[in-house]
Amino acid sequence: MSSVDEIPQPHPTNTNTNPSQPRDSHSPNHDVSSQPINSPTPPDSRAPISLHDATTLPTESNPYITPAPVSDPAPAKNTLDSVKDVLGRWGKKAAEATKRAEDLAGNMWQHLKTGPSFADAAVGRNFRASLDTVLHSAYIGLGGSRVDDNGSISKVSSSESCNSDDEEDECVSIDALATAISHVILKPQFRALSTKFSGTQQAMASFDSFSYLTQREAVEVDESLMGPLGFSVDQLMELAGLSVATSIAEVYKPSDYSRVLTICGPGNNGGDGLVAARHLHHFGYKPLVCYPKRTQKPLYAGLVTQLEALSIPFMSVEDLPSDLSDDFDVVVDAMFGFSFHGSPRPPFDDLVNRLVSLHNQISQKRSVIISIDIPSGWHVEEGDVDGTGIKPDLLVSLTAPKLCAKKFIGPHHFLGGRFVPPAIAEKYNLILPPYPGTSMCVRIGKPPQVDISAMRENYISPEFLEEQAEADPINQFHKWFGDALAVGLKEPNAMALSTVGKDGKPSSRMVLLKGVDKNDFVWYTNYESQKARELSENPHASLLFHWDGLNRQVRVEGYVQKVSDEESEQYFHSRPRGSQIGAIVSKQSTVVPGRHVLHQKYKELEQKYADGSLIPKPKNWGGYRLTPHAFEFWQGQKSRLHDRLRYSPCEINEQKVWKVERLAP
Ligand SMILES: NC(=O)C1=CN([C@@H]2O[C@H](COP(=O)(O)OP(=O)(O)OC[C@H]3O[C@@H](n4cnc5c(N)ncnc54)[C@H](OP(=O)(O)O)[C@@H]3O)[C@@H](O)[C@H]2O)[C@@H](O)CC1
Ligand SMILES: [K+]
Repeated sequence: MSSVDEIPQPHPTNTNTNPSQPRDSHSPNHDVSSQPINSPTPPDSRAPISLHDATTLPTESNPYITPAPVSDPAPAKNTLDSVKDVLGRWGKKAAEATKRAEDLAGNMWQHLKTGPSFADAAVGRNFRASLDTVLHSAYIGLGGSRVDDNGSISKVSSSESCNSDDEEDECVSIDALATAISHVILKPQFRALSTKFSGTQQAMASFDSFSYLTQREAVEVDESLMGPLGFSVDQLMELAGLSVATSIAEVYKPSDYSRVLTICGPGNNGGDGLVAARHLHHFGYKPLVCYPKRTQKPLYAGLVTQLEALSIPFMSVEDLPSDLSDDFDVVVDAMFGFSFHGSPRPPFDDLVNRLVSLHNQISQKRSVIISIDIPSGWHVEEGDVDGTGIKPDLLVSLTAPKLCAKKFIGPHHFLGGRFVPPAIAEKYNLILPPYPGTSMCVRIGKPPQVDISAMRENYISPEFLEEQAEADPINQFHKWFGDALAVGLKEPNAMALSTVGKDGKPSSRMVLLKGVDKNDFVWYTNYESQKARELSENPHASLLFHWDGLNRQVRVEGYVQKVSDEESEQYFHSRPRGSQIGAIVSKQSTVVPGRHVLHQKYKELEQKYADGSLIPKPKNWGGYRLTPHAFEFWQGQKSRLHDRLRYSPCEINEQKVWKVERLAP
């Protein structure tokens, strides 16, 4: 990504710059530019497309969130004192370093308060790197010392300190110092922050840990929510059950895990299970409910009626199969939540044992276990004390994780209950991760370990046959581009541009297609960038569009030329002023000493052109057009038998036509 145009930015998919033209996602002319397109394809000739993958939820895996086992944070004052003490003792250099750390923290803080939430996570990471750098110098200044999480600092031996051969040890110490100082500098402000600055918390999660509630706190939070904060139990249960269902759907797709047994207990945890079963039904699962100790309260009776109205079967404990894995892909443990105490009484003792025994099955595919809020039978604070309890594959903590969740070592830990108001977060010093987008759940903990070699999709797509292919590949491109728009794919005009300079070494980057003009593919960039240099040395390039949601990709290969200066001029001035200034600021592909340099220049130019005057297009900025000489349309199919139709030019009766050939996948 090297120019402003090349950075995928959130913007409407409709890039039509003609305001008089209505937005119509089904129109083939509603495409990559306002420029005329040859032979638009009538909408009704469009091949049917599979919509099944087009609305996949954003991934919740969050590399910034690390559920490091939490030691109870040291009181900030003690930590501060220890750090100050040591820094005082070891002199000016360290003090300077700390000042820089504070400045950094201040900048970071400012940014976090104002920045967009998702970018903040990355900023948090950079911040951590910068802080580490500062602390590294502090460390050197200190002559080597260790600071543990509680802020106590000890000197390391001279052989250990500042020894470049001893990177690991050094890193540990720097890391500890960073943690201690970040506790001191950032935590108070962070704590005061309400949950609405969710990006802040996401960034902080990288060097702090989540809050865990004791049993008493969990009950208190419950009482506050349903007392002064005005929630009803029905509401919270509905949101909790929905969070559980969405968490399950994030990990276990109904195509592979449709048969769900929900075992519900006598309290609200059981109620969450009843709600989750209903939502799972609507998500395409086939739930069955075991609810042995029903309560007659209207809330629960209503939930049962709702399930019965959906023909969701109920089964007694006695009728459950002896081996749950025979009949169920998923077992939802909704027996007990945070009010559990003692040992499970019948019939739940038997049910808990059945779930425990699932883990002893090694020979066949066993049911996966999803526990709501607390793995039933676990001590709410101590966890699975003797190690003989349920070992859920997925734990969905509600509101905030309870202390026992620290002992959870399964692959998937989610948080649900997107309803915590700031008053609760502040009162209980809750540090919670942000929920992405509109999601009801968020993964907490490390993303699951995956075997990359085992990652594959079995694509299901409609057939793409030669007789369906347009004679002109440009029309075929527009047809598929229209499909990508129709299903709402984000930035279908993003394409990988590959170039090769005279050294013969290829390079690729994503750029945004800005139009298909007279059959040429047009984009804009900086004429002094790496790609521009390579294109000046070798004008052959390849474009690759990847429309994941449709299991499709399109390769376009051809010869590249610059567009006319007038065209570049016209397009340049159609861009947002910020992008225009950005193009002047960025001497693309050259080394810059830091982001601040770009910001500084940007600010200066912003002021210069604050009066709205014309921002001149830089001479080194303009467009390219690729005239295609080959296309390949690829569509994923079952068992790797993908469709590949290649278009190559040939002459028939002195007329240039495109030959369509199927390639082996
Ligand atoms: N923000 C929130 O707070 C939200 C909370 N929500 C949900 O509520 C859950 C807490 O619900 P809860 O308080 O109703 O208690 P829960 O744990 O379901 O079970 C209590 C029942 O179990 C029984 N029982 C206890 N021990 C037992 C034993 N050893 N063996 C057998 N039975 C035993 C006990 O009977 P008792 O012992 O009192 O006679 C009582 O009938 C919470 O974890 C979350 O899932 C969400 O819905 C919304 C947001
Ligand atoms: K449970």
